[in-house]
Amino acid sequence: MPSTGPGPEDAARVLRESDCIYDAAAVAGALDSLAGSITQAYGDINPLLLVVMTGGFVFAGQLLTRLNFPLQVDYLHATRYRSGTRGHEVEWRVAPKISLQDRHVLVIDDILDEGHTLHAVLGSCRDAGAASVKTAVLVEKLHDRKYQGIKADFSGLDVEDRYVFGYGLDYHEYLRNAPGIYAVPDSLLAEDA
Ligand SMILES: O=P(O)(O)OC[C@H]1O[C@H](OP(=O)(O)OP(=O)(O)O)[C@H](O)[C@@H]1O
Ligand SMILES: Nc1nc2[nH]cnc2c(=O)[nH]1
Repeated sequence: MPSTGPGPEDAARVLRESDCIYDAAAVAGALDSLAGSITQAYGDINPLLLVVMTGGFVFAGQLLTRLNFPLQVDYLHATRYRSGTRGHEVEWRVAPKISLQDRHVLVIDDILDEGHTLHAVLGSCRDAGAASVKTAVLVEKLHDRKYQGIKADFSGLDVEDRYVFGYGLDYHEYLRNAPGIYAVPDSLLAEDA
């Protein structure tokens, strides 16, 4: 029988043993600040916000209620980590339904790590005829492995080079609902290998 990976007890242990890097108040402060910058840039140009599922949905939901101007929202599903903690090639699952032609597109994702996912999404938005494409991420991971030096246009919180979860970010599909950004100890990640 194929392995089903970590279960709910493992997720509960990971939550107990992980370090809370940003609590809910810190994340709310970052969301307020991001919303201000995004409003300045997009308040008058009727943007299309494209949420990268699955991880982007909590960030998008909490950001959207802070944006008080006309905008449309669609989503796409691309995954590189599947259900695990190690990256593979980007796999496309669902494309946006609203036309991107001549639209100002803001791609919303939970994290910029090595950047392969956002790079692939940006390329496909440009190919689809977007007038402009920018990116907003809740979390940016600090290291020197960024694909082609990619940077986010709007970024909320920096994290060190550790596997993180919470606010949409998963640990084996669990813990997306954790109300903070948490880093998994390397000793627990080693058990994933
Ligand atoms: O910068 P990268 O190294 O490409 O990693 C970032 C991507 O990884 C995560 O997605 P994942 O593939 O885990 O799918 P998920 O959103 O369903 O969790 C996250 O949501 C980003 O989209
Ligand atoms: N949950 C989660 N997904 C990621 N995708 C790329 N990096 C990460 C990370 O640190 N945590």
